[in-house]
Amino acid sequence: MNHKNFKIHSLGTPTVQSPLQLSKTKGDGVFNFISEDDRVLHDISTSNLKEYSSDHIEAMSMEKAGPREKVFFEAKETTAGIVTCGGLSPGINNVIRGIVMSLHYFYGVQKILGVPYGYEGLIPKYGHGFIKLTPEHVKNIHEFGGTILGSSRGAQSVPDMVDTIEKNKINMLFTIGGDGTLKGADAIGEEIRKRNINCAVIGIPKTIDNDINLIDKSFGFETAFDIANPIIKDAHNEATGAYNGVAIVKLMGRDSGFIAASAALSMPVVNFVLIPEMSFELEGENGLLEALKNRLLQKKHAVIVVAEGAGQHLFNATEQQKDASGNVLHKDIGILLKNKINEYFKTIQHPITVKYIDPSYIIRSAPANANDSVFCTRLAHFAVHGAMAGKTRFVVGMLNGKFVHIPINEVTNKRKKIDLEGDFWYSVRESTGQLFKI
Ligand SMILES: Nc1ncnc2c1ncn2[C@@H]1O[C@H](COP(=O)(O)OP(=O)(O)OP(=O)(O)O)[C@@H](O)[C@H]1O
Ligand SMILES: O=P(O)(O)OC[C@H]1O[C@](O)(CO)[C@@H](O)[C@@H]1O
Ligand SMILES: [Mg+2]
Repeated sequence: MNHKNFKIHSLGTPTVQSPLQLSKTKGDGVFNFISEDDRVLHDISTSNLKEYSSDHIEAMSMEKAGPREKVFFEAKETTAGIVTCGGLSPGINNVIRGIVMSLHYFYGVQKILGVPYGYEGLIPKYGHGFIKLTPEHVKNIHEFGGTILGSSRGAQSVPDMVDTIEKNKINMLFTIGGDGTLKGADAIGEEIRKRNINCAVIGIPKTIDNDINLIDKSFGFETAFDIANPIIKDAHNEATGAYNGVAIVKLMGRDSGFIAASAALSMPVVNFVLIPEMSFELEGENGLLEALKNRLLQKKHAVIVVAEGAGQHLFNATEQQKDASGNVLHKDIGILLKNKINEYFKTIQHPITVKYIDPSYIIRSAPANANDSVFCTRLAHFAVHGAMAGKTRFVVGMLNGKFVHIPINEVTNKRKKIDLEGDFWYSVRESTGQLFKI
C-alpha cells in the first residue's frame, strides 16, 4: 500500500493579492479561494479508508487545484509560453484557447507566446519563431482538430531550450502532451531550478491512449473512442452482411488498450477485444481462432476490435523500430490477424469473409466532443490558477472527479494500463462474452 503524500514544487512564497474577486467564507454564494491544505484522496473506497485509519496512517492524497488568494506573479510583468508535443489529440486547441483566455481575462497577463512545432520551437536553429497569442487569435480555434501551434517528436537539448526560456523571459511554460512531453517538461523544470530562474513549468496531460498514471483520464481519449463507436457499428454491418462475416477493427493504443476496450463497451456488438495488456494465443483450444470458429458456428458473424499494441508477441522477433522520440513502432497486428484468420479457415475448409478496417489517425485528428471540450476548458483554467500561484513541475489532472496537482515525475514513472483483474476489464468481458483464455 502506498501512503505517499505528493508535495508540489513552488518557485517561492506567493505574496501578490489575487485579482480574482472570490470569497473566503462558505455560504455567501461566491466561490471560495482554495486553501493550500485542501487535498483529494487517491483511493476513495471505504474498505481502504478503514484500513488507513485503523493503522493511523494517512491515505494517499493530492493537492487540490484552483485559484489561490495569494499569487506569485505580477500579471503585468509576466510572459507565458504554450507548447504542444507528441501525437495529436482532440481538444488541444480548446486547452490553448482556455489558457489564453484565462491568463488574459482572469489575471491580466498580456504577453502569451505560442511555441511552434513542439520542443523544436524552443531551439533557435529551427527558426520557427514564436506566435503571439491573444483572445482575438484563439477565439474560434476550438472548432478545429489538431493543434494551431503544430507539434513534433524527437529529442531536443534541455539546456538549449532553457536558454530560449531565459532569453525571452518566459515565466510560465504550459506543456501540452503525453508521457514524453511531461518527462521533457520535468527535465526543463529541473534545469530551471538549477539556474534559479522564475519560470513555472506546467503539464496538461494529452493522449488519446489514456495511459497517464494516477489520473482519471487524459483529454482527447473520450472523443477518440466516441469516433470509433460508429465505425464499429459499420463493421458490424459488414460482418452481418456476409455468411460467416468477420470484421476486424484496429484502433490506436500503443501500450494500453483503453480506446479499444471503451469503444467496444460503447458499441456492444463486439465479440473479441484484444489489448496490449493481455497475452493471447491464436492457435490451440484456448486460442482466438478456435473461439472465433465456435462463435461463427453459432452466430454466423463476428466483430473483433484490436488495439495496435496488442499481440506483438505473435510476430517473429526482429529488430525493434522506434520513432524520433524513441517510442517503439508496433508491427501491424490487424493485417496479421486478417491473414492468420483467412489461412486457418481455409485449412479447415470453413468459408468466411474477412473485412479489415483501420480508422487509424481519424480518431485523433477531429475536434473535441462536448464532454472533452468541457474537460479541456476546465483543465486550462486550473493550469493557469496553479501557474499564477508559482507552482511548478506539476500536472493538472482529474482525480475522482476533482481537479488536482500532481508532481510530473509521479505520473511519468509508470504507465497506466488496464488491470486485467479489475472491474473495467471484467465489464468488457461481460459485454463481449469473451471466454477464450487470456
Ligand atoms: N526524458 C525526456 N527529456 C526531455 N525530452 C523528452 C524526454 N522524453 C521525451 N521527450 C520529448 O518530448 C516530446 C514528446 O514526446 P513523445 O513524442 O514521446 O510524445 P508524447 O508526449 O509521449 O505524446 P504521445 O502520447 O503522442 O506519444 C519529444 O520532443 C521528446 O523528445
Ligand atoms: O504516428 P504518430 O503520430 O507518431 O503517432 C502514433 C501514436 O500516437 C498515439 O496516437 C498517441 O498519441 C498512439 O496511439 C499511436 O501509437
Ligand atoms: Mg508517449
